[in-house]
Amino acid sequence: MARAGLDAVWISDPANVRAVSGFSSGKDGKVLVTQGAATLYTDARYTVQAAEESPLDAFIARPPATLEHAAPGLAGLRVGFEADHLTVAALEDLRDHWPQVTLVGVQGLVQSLRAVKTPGEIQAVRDAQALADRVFAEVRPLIEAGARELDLASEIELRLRRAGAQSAFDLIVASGPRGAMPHGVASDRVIQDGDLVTVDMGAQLRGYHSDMTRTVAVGTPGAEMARVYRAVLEAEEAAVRAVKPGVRAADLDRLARDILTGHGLGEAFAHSLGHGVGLEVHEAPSLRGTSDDVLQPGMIITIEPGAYLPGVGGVRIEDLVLVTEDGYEVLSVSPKELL
Ligand SMILES: CSCC[C@H](N)C(=O)N1CCC[C@H]1C(=O)N[C@@H](C)C(=O)O
Repeated sequence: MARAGLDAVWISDPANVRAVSGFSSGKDGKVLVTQGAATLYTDARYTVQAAEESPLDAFIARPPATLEHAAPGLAGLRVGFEADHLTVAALEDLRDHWPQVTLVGVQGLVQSLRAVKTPGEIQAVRDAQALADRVFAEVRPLIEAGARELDLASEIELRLRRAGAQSAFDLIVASGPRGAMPHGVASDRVIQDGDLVTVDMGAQLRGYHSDMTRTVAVGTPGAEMARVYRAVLEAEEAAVRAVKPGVRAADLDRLARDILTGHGLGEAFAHSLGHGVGLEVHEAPSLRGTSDDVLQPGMIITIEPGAYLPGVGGVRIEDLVLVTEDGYEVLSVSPKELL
């Protein structure tokens, strides 16, 4: 707050609310952080839950009573709001109820603190990934000719649910030509002999996420897609090996991109190399070419190069990686195919 020239911050992004308060129903909560104090605002549906989960003082009310409660202590102060989350209508409410406050839009203030995980957070992501690995191993034999993408996705979801978790995002199961869609969520396509099948899955456990992609072959894929697979694997493994504190995220993206470019696949790599994972599937740091982020111990990131050939197919291989004091630890252990 001091660096941003603020006296207080109104936190409304659900993941940030959870991060600073421990309250797990972040979308129905807000946190006001002032110099030396923090208050959780939520409504009477959560009186018990807030007391159980959060060490912060809670004020139980619905807006506008929440804003009226905060107003007297904020008069004359510079108060940050989360510009990348607050709606225009919610900002108007703040203006109406806090006329003596200077409201300052801030971006990434809490997110940047979340990029480096605590030991407890690392354990939570580790547990989520271990579960995802176990479920992938159980479902791997079902990826065969004649299976529908949707059936594989529901098997994965069911097994995650039974284990007390849930899917971290809409499952991506993209087979054959659908593999050319980086976000090809499972469809009713029936997998064919010779297909490559991209499965991008994660578990959400105790609020924390995992994220991993494997591309598997059903039968024998064509020579071109096998070549693409080997190129993506080379880029992925090289980028993982380069992970250590002090490395610029943009340089990692460049390293993987250069390898794929060397295989004539630079244009086919249609997204960034990776991202941080924690309370959200996509969070800081960003491993894209324009990123200013620098890796630090305790960050959990994905390394996920891909190559997508419209009308033909695609490959993505993704590992979940913890940045350690002297390098990295790969948290995802599911085997990668060798084609
Ligand atoms: C809808 S969550 C998708 C999870 C997935 N592992 C993932 O992060 N993907 C899939 C392909 C690209 C990548 C992604 O969405 N990257 C974002 C950060 C980007 O803008 O590049």
